Amino acid sequence: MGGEIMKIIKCLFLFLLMYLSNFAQDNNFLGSQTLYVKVDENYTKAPEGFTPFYINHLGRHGARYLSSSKSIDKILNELIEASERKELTPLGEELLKDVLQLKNSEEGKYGLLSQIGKDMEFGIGKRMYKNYPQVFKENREILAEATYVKRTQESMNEFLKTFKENISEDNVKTKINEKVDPILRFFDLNLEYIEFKENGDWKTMLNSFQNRSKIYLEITNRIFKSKDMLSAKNSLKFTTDLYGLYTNQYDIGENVGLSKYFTQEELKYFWANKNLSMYLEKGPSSVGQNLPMDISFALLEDFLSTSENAIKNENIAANLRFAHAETVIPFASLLKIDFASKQTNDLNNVENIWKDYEVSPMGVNIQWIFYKNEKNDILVKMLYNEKEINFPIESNMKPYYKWDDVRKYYEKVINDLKIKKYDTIIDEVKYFKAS
Ligand SMILES: O=P(O)(O)O[C@H]1[C@H](OP(=O)(O)O)[C@@H](OP(=O)(O)O)[C@H](O)[C@@H](O)[C@H]1OP(=O)(O)O
Repeated sequence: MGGEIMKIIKCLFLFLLMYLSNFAQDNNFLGSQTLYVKVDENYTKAPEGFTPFYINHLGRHGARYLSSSKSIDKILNELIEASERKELTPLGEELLKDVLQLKNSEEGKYGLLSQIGKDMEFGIGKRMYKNYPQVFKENREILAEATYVKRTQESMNEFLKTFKENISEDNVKTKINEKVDPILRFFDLNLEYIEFKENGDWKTMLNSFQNRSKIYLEITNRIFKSKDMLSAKNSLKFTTDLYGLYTNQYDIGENVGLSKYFTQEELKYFWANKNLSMYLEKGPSSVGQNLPMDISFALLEDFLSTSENAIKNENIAANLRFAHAETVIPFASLLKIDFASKQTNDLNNVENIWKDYEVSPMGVNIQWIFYKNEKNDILVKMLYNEKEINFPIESNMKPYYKWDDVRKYYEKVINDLKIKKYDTIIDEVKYFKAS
């Protein structure tokens, strides 16, 4: 008899476990809020006789707090109003408490790096210094720049700490760019893109994709007593914003337990929406819609000119740039990096060819490492999040490429854009129209 009861208890326990596991495990489907994964890379040995001498880099800032209080305040207003009207279920009342706890952690730090983000940036910089001592020897110059947004300046400072401890500070030159920044913030300078971001057809495509399911209503039905508390449109907005709060917990190291309000299936729905939104608005976008990536042309020109300058001027060790997801995502697409540049009109296929957590986690970075031999032959390899990747051209010594081949490929990419010339690079970016 006792054995029978034990068997029933075991079955019930397993059933409960299976039911609960349907609810999200922590830190799944975090999209562009995904934390940077520390790299233990066995790098491919450089061809005989070649040593590293220069690094050209672009990085997104490290993990941050919410970029603004907009979404958390909107959620709190809905929940407080419903609570006052006794319209919240017990789960809804619990959610109100959890969101208030999260707001308490976020308050006063919107848009800034978290300690996790600072440690992230410090680690990337430390590994760069450790992996390439030949580059950073003697008193060679490091030229670093950040955007006018504080979190990129914080990232630059954390990244450079190791360098400042080991080489003369006089050789670490930093600058903070103006708000008008054609190289690192082209997305809020180009007039055609500003219009596209606000009113582009990508919004209609995103809306149709979001309407593939009404799964978000299941969440609001668990939180609000009456089904007409929020309209369907507001339910989607409310739950999408709640998903944003869920993802940010891990960037600030403050897990207030928001995963319990989502099932795995619901999380996947919101992640796929945000992934498509980033793809269409900031990434490779739909077939023939090249504007989001093309407006990063000045950054590519800067990569080419600073590389050429460092080859001629032997005193430059590195050019380092600290910016945003909206800087890295289009640039990776313009570089025709395999997993970051494929275009498709099949909205359901986007998540198979482009993943925001691969292309742009917090701290994402692109590094061109330059090597030369005694005959001054120049090779270059590309690292993406410190992992070796291929350039979109052929080489018989991958992941090493002849610099001349890489330079010529990207010079053609720029020429094919048929950029209208103006007196300044600011106007070239501002008035650029995709062909
Ligand atoms: O809606 P959020 O706050 O997530 O969007 C942010 C951008 O974050 P992302 O969604 O790209 O992860 C933020 O980019 P970041 O690299 O600086 O974190 C951007 O600066 C901020 O303006 C928001 O972008 P949006 O497109 O203007 O909503």
